[in-house]
Amino acid sequence: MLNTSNDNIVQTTTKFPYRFEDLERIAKHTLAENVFSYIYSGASAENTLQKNNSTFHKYNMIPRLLRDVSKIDMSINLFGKQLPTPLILAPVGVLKMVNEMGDLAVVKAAETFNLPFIQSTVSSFSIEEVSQASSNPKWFQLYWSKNLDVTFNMVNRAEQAGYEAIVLTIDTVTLGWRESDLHHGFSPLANGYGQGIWESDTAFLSSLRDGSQNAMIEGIIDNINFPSLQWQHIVELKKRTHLPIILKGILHPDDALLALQYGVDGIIVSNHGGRQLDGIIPSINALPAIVKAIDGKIPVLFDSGIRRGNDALKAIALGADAVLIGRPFVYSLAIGGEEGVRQFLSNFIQDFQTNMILTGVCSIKEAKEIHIVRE
Ligand SMILES: Cc1cc2nc3c(=O)[nH]c(=O)nc-3n(C[C@H](O)[C@H](O)[C@H](O)COP(=O)(O)O)c2cc1C
Ligand SMILES: CCCCCCC(=O)C(=O)O
Repeated sequence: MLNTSNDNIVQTTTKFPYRFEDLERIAKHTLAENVFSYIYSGASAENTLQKNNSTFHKYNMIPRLLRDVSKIDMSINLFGKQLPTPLILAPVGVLKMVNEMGDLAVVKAAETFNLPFIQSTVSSFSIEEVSQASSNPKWFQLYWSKNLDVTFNMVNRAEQAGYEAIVLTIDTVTLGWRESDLHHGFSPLANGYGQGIWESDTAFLSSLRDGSQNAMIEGIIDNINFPSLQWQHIVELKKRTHLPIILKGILHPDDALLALQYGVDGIIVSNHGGRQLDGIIPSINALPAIVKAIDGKIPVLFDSGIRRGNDALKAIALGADAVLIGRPFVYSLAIGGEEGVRQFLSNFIQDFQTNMILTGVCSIKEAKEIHIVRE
C-alpha cells in the first residue's frame, strides 16, 4: 500500500518536468525528428489522437468535502494479485530507439513502485532479459503471428519466465495509415530495435529464407500482419496457456460481450493511442458503455490519453479497474533514461494521490463512486 507518507516517493534532486506538455516538448528536442514523430503521431488526420486527450476535459468530477482523507489506499487486486496502485505501463515497442537501455530502464523504474510492466512483442530485448532485470509483475503483449509455432513459442517463453498475463492486442491486425511515418519513410523496425524477442526465437528464425537483418524485419512485419485474426483464435490461445488472457483494443460493448463469451479474463478499452484507426471514438467515451456491459464480471482496463493523475482518476470514476500509461513514460525515457521514468512515475503517483484526497476518496473502490458529469 502506498500512503501519504510513503518511502517510495522519489526525492527530486534535479529539476524534472512535471507537466506532460513539457515532457513532450523536451523529448521533441532530444530525439531525432522521425523517431519523435513515430512516438507522437497518430493515424490519418490524427483526429482521434487529438480527441483522446481533449475529451478528458469534458468529464468533470464533483468532489466530496469534509471526509477523513488522511489515509489513502491506492491498492487494487487484479487477477488475484495485490498491486499498490491501479497504474500499469502500456506495451510500447522498439524502446531502444529512445534510449539504449530501452525496456530494461523502464522495467527497473517501474520496479521502484511495483508497477506491472507489459513487454511488447516488438521489444528491444528478449523476454528472458527483461524478466531478469527486475522483480515487479510482468505481462506479455502478444502480436499474433500467422506462424502458430512462433505465437505459442512466445507465449511459452513468457510463461516460463514467470510473466503473469498475456495481453493480446487485437486492433493491429495491420499497421494503421500513419502519414507521418510514411512521409519520413520511417519503419520502426528498420533500425533493428524491435526484434529482441524474435532474434532468439528458433521457430521464427528457422522460418526465414536467410538470416539477414532485412529478412528478419520482413519476417516480423509479415508475421504480425494478420487480418484473419478472429474470435476462434482466442479459443486456441486459451488451450495453450493458463495465464489470464486480456484483450487490448476493445471499443464496442458488443465486442466486450463477445470477449466475455469467449472466456477472456480481462479487456483493455483502447484505441491504441489513436495510432491505428482515425475517426473513431475517443477511448474515454467508449469506457462507460463497456463498463456497463461487462457489469463487473471481468476487469476493465483503460488506455489512450492518460497524461496525468487527474486523467487516471477520471477513468476510474468512469468504471476502469486500472489504467495504462503510454506516451508520457516514453518521453520521460527519452529525457532522463531510467531515472527520468522513475521521476515521472513518482510524480504521477503523487499527483494521482493528491487528486484522490481532494475528491474526498480514500480507496479505489470509493474512487469508482466519484460523481462525474459530462459537459
Ligand atoms: C511508440 C509507441 C509504440 C507502441 N507499441 C505498442 C506495441 O508494441 N504493442 C501494443 O499493443 N501497443 C503499442 N502501443 C500502444 C500503447 O500500448 C497504448 O495503447 C497507447 O500508447 C495509449 O495511448 P497514449 O500513449 O496516448 O495514452 C504503442 C504506442 C506508442 C506511442
Ligand atoms: C511493423 C511494426 C509494428 C510496430 C508496432 C508497434 C505499435 O504497436 C505501434 O503502435 O507503433
